[in-house]
Amino acid sequence: MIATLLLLVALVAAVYLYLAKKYEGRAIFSDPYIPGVTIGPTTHGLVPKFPWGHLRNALKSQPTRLDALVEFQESGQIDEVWQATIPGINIVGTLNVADLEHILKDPYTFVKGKAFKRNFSTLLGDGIFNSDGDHWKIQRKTASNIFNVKNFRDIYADVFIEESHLLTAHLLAAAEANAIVDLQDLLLRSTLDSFGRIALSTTFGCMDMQNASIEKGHYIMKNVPFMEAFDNTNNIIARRGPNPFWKLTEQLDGTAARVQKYVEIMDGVALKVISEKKRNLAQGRSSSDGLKFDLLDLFLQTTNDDGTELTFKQLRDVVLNFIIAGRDTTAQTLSWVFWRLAKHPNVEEKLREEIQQVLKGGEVTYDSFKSLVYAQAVFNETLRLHANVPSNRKEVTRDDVLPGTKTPVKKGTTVLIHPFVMGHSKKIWGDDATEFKPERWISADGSLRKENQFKWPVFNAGPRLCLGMNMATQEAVVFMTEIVRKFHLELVNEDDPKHWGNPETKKGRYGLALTLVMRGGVEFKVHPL
Ligand code: HEM
Repeated sequence: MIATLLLLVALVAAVYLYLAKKYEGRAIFSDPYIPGVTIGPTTHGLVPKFPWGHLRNALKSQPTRLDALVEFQESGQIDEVWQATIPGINIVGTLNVADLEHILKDPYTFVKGKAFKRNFSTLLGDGIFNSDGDHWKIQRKTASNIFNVKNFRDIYADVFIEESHLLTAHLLAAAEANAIVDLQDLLLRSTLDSFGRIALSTTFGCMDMQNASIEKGHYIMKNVPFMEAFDNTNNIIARRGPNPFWKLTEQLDGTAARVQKYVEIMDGVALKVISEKKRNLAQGRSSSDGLKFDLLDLFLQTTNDDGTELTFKQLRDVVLNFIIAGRDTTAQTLSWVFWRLAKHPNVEEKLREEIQQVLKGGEVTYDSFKSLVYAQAVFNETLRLHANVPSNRKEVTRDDVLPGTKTPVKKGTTVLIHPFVMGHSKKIWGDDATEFKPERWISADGSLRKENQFKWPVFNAGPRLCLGMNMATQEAVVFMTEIVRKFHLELVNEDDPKHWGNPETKKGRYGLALTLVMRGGVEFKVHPL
């Protein structure tokens, strides 16, 4: 037994030495630390010398990770650029605008990479969020065809208005029952239904009025198994980032079996949507809501390089990637908007005045949307402080230098970018960086100020800029308008520990997910106006 163990150790050491020689200079085999670049985030300023590097810190700080990074930056514990290691991964994090521009403009040197793909493949498969190179390019090109002015003007605006009316009907029902409502839950359902109609010509029926009931003073919606499976998987995946041993730990604690069950539920729904679409097409029926081609139609017409049709797995990946893009981001950002409005009554009042002045009781149209400047400013400012993709990682494919901070990065290094931390940076946004001030988005002539995308990378930037940026803004403004003109929402139960990563320090209002979900939702009492 001992002899076998020794033999195994010797074998592993020999393979390590062979690989270290062969791939000398690769980030994983060279001294992980770059001279002159701050090491952090650390506990008590100690440089982690153990083989597990920052692993313990990274795992421990997960529930309040973003607040911690903001504080580290404020207190000078980390600089604009900093480095860290966890076993097998050398990390360089940068908050520098010029570095970010360099990284995001070159999606061939700074790719999603193998680790990202491995961690996220359960949910994203080979979809657009999880792809590099030609595979990414073809998906982007195909999908971009639905984001055109005609669709925005003729179809999307109406879908968003109808869905926002359904949402406000639920709010009214909650108000009449004097019940507390979790707005984030309603919004996640609503954006799923809207996106289903727009992109897949299907309805998930999440917002049907008969799904609602009152339980112990709360307005509760019936569980939708797809949503539950999707959200739980998302939460599990988000924990994988700093844990290189997640495959093993998920097997040991039973998570892997749960994930398997969730994947079956999601695949079942994707199969239903895809089969329904194929049946409709075979019978010559076009997409609903007057769309010539929805997203799924476009991918059904696309072929692989060898001329074969996309497989079920490929189409399933399209469906799930776009649901995460189209549902979570917008619903969660809108939840943060209403959390902010409840804390800043003067902003809420100003917004209500603009809505009244511009729309005079009418609906938001494609054209009037542009005149709702303050509403867009509120949305942008919310994203600045609550970047919905708070952090992102890239793998470096060749030795390079980040030009803003002159930091050398070796092939194989993981580069981290942090739109959330950048949004809180005084160096980037001035002394009032942490204050919620939509006015900073309004120019002297009253128009909406355009911001440098690399300074405000909440929609990413460069060739992989978010495809749904305009759609999200339009949808959000419609929902904000409908809710704000009809209701005042009073924030309640904020002291409940379920809302905080650390209830004692009131840090970590966000949960663990790929996007900035509000931990435990966001609860309101609804007051009709
Ligand atoms: C507040 C709302 C939204 C925010 C903050 C947001 C943000 C982002 C960010 C940061 C990325 C880059 C992600 C990465 O590379 O890992 C991204 C990519 C993307 N977004 Fe959005 N997004 C929003 C809404 C939407 C909507 C409504 C859609 C509609 C389908 C959408 C579609 C996409 C797509 C397709 C990509 C991939 C682009 C590519 O890799 O080429 N997004 N988004």
